[in-house]
Parts: sequence; C-alpha cells; structure tokens
Amino acid sequence: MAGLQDAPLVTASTTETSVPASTTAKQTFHVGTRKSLLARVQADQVVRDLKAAWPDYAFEIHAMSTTGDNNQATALHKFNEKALWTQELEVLLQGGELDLIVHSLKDMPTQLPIDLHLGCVTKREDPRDALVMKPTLVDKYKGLADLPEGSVVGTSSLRRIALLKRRYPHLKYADVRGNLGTRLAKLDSPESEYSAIILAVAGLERLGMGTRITAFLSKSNGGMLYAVGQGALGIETRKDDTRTAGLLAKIGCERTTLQALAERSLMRTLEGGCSVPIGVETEWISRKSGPLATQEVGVGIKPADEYHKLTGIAETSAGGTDAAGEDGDLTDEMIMRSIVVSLDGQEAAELETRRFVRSKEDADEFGWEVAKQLVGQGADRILKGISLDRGIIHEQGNA
Ligand SMILES: NCc1[nH]cc(CCC(=O)O)c1CC(=O)O
Repeated sequence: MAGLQDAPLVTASTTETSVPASTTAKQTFHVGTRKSLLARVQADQVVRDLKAAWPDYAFEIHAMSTTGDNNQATALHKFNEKALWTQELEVLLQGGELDLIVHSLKDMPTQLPIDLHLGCVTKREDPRDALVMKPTLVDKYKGLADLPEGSVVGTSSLRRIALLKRRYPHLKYADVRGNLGTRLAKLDSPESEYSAIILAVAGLERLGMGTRITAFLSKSNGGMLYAVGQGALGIETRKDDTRTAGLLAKIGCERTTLQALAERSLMRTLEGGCSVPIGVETEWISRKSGPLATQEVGVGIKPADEYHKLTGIAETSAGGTDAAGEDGDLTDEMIMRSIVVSLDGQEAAELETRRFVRSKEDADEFGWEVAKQLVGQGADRILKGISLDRGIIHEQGNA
C-alpha cells in the first residue's frame, strides 16, 4: 500500500494508449488477458473497478492469444493441461512485463508456477450453468425434461455431459466448440443438430446475452452443479509484488475468495493433474440456518432451492424474507455441495458438507476435507476409471 501512495501522481494518460515520451506518465499497471471477447470484457471490468478505486493510476490492457487459442482445430483432448491457455501470459507476468492477469477463475489451473499466485478474486456473479434453447423450439420446450427422446444438447464439458446424462438419459450430448458467439450461432442455425446448448450464465451475462437463457440449472434444478470457480474472476500476480497486492486489496471480495479457495482446494486434492467431472455449489449460510452437519445428500440437510442471484448465498430461512443479500446477515458457515461423477453418469460420489470458514487456511482445509470424504465415497475409483479412459476433454473452452 505504502508503495502505491508514494508513487508519482502525474498527468493524464488513458488506458491502452501509449504515453508520449515527452510527458510524464501516470504510474501504469499492465493487465494481461486472453484475446477472446469474453476475456476482454472481463479485463475491462477489472480495470474499471481498479480505476474507480485508484483514480491516480493508469492501466493498460494487453490481450494476447495463447497456445490454446491458436490450436482450436486440434482436438481438445490432446490438451490435457489448462496451462495451455495461461502459460504465455504467465511468462510475461514472471518477467515483469505484466503486473496482473485477469482470468475466468474456472479456467485457472489449481497449480500455479511457484512464484505466482491467485492474488485476488472479485465478487462472484451467478455461478450457474444456463440452458439455451434453439430459438425455433423456445416456445415449445421450457427445459431439458421437455425435450423429446434423442434430442441433441450441445456441450463439450465432461462435467456437464456426465451430470446431465445422469438426470436426462433420454437426450444425446454432442460437442459444440468455439467462443460464445460461435456456439450460439451454431445453435441458432436451422441446419444444426442442436436443440439446446449449455453455457455458463456469467459468460452470457457479461456479453449482454443473458436474454438467451431459457433455464437456470442447479443441483435442485436438473442435478447440475457448477465448475470450480465458475462465475468468478481470478487475478494472478507475482507473490513478491506487494505494490500490485495493495492495488488489488480494494477490489477483491473476501466471501468469494474463501469460496474460491475451498473449491480449488477440493479440485486440487482430487484431480492429480487431469481435468475431471467435478461439480460444486458453495454458499454462505444466513443467520437462521440449521445445525452444523456433514451428511450424504438426501439425509437431512434441506438444500437451498435457489441461488440468491449475484451473491451465491443460501436462503435457508423459512420465510426467506431477511435480506440474505447483505453480508451482515451471513454467518461464517459455508455449505459445499460436491459431486464426482463417472463419464457415463452412472456412478457418483456426492456430498453436502458444512463448516465454519473464517480464514484462507479454513477454506483450504474445507476443500481438502470434502475431497477426502468424496474419496471415502468412491470418488477415487470413479476418477481412476476416467483417467484410464483418457478421453479427457476439459472444461476449458474458447470462451
Ligand atoms: N468454458 C470456458 C469458459 N470459461 C469461463 C466461462 C464463462 C463463465 C465463468 O466465468 O465461469 C466459460 C464459458 C462457458 O463455460 O460457458
């Protein structure tokens, strides 16, 4: 912080324009992101927040395409590493050419280079998955259950396919790739095979396409749990960069950060390097919640029916009339619903667990504990089966 305040306060320069050498520049922070429209919109959002918090500094966005972006023609299962989407940016961060990288948290590897870390998580948006119906079918079918036998649902995520197969075995699942716009265009084309596609709510909303959402999926609606980190932005920084840490302290969300750490710890403990169908839902419990408990799903804890939009807060109280959206009404107790599912949707280890989470260490421990319990339920057997299959197509797309 001190470093920031000491920094020179100077004349105007606008983001993304280089400052003429003759003028003294504002202290400039270099923000890295991928080149896709979604990545750009996300970086813009973070820079807007940073500018509002730190009007005396300048921010320059550097958007670059990465190995992942450049190899869209190559089957994604050949890329078993999320790092392909982040590596080039990380090298620039390590070299000091960038000060921070804005990621969709869901696309950020759980293992980062030793000198880098998740420096900040901003407030999570709606973390759920969305069902988007083909426009010509939208009046006829309101949900996946309504679709006739054999209808094709487009998604390339192992998690989405496995979870949906479990609940909707009458449907077919087919790959759909490309950025969000491309996927929607494929859905809309009258010749395409898709009746519907599944996309993250947050991505659609960030691009102003929230009106395309036919239904919001969740554990209680369709048995769909979201990906670790979905709906939140993660900012990667150098561990030793206290200047940028001070900057980010003003835009991070503590509640989301703890959720993110718990979810990522679960994933890190389970995945052992490869991407697997893991779904989660984490929420903070409001004051009127029930007792502390760890149980298998279906045994006692009443799941929250809906998300409190934009906050991911469990509305567990009977009337639900208290302002659950206010952090003041929340306890330090987190609920984590988790599932590890086989690719065919036939087998699953599933839990609903609560714990008091008051620190980053608590959050890490919570994820680790849940992972161990899932293993106790057979998650390791399911994961072993998947890594034998090796048909790994991971969550990462061309968002
Ligand atoms: N798979 C790629 C991806 N990475 C992040 C998002 C957008 C939403 C988010 O922040 O999680 C998406 C698109 C999608 O899954 O539909």
